Amino acid sequence: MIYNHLLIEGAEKLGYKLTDIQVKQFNKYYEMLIKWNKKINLTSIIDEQEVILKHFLDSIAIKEVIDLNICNSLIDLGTGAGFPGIPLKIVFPNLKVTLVDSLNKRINFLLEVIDELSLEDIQCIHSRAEDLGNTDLYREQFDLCVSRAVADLSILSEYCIPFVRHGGYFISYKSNKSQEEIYSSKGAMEKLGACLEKIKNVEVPFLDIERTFVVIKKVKNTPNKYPRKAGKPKKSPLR
Ligand SMILES: C[S@@+](CC[C@H](N)C(=O)[O-])C[C@H]1O[C@@H](n2cnc3c(N)ncnc32)[C@H](O)[C@@H]1O
Repeated sequence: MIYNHLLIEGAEKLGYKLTDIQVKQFNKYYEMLIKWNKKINLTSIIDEQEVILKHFLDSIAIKEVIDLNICNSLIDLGTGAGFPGIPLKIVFPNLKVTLVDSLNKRINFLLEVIDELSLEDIQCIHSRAEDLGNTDLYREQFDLCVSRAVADLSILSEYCIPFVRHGGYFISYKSNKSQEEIYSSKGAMEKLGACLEKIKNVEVPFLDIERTFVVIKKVKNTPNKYPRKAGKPKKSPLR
């Protein structure tokens, strides 16, 4: 990429020292994103500088709110073209990552990215959150669930909180315009066995808009009736 210096300096500002291998992985990922985006709809952001700032650096800015070195397993719900899950896997290679999306075309893209970037200990699942969250294999299994640009927080809480183990976290990537949405979803979080721990605004390097991270802690197991069947959380969000 022509703007590799933005990636390297931006990552440094966030506290990462990228290795040559990691820079190469980001380059390959960008190349594939552009190539596949001509065939399937992955992202509206294709300009190289913008991809670096709005996809890559934004994804890894979560370092400011949680220490991912002490986190073993992560699930990215509604990952789309792999954000934030793939950039996080690149910068934390030891993390066990699960990417979930309900669109199979995007899953096929991600499988090829994983192969081309030689990423290990990462899996992709084609499923809706509401279905996967009710399976013993995935329910209450993860240290951390992350999600960006998928749904309103009360709906998203029902998608994401069931995956988190007792004591783990769900961290939602929101914007600084989300205050009302965050506070009106506190009831949903409580019903699902979680509580709002903190809201933190983080400066994404070279961008003038801040990312707002909503940190939600799982304090007890989610009642068996959640998540409700596919489509229901969106149709009638918990309050
Ligand atoms: C706007 S895209 C965001 C993708 C990515 N997280 C990002 O920030 O670029 C939302 C993605 O969530 C997926 N999605 C929406 N509802 C879902 C659900 N109930 N279960 C799983 N995936 C879902 C969609 O298929 C889509 O790929």
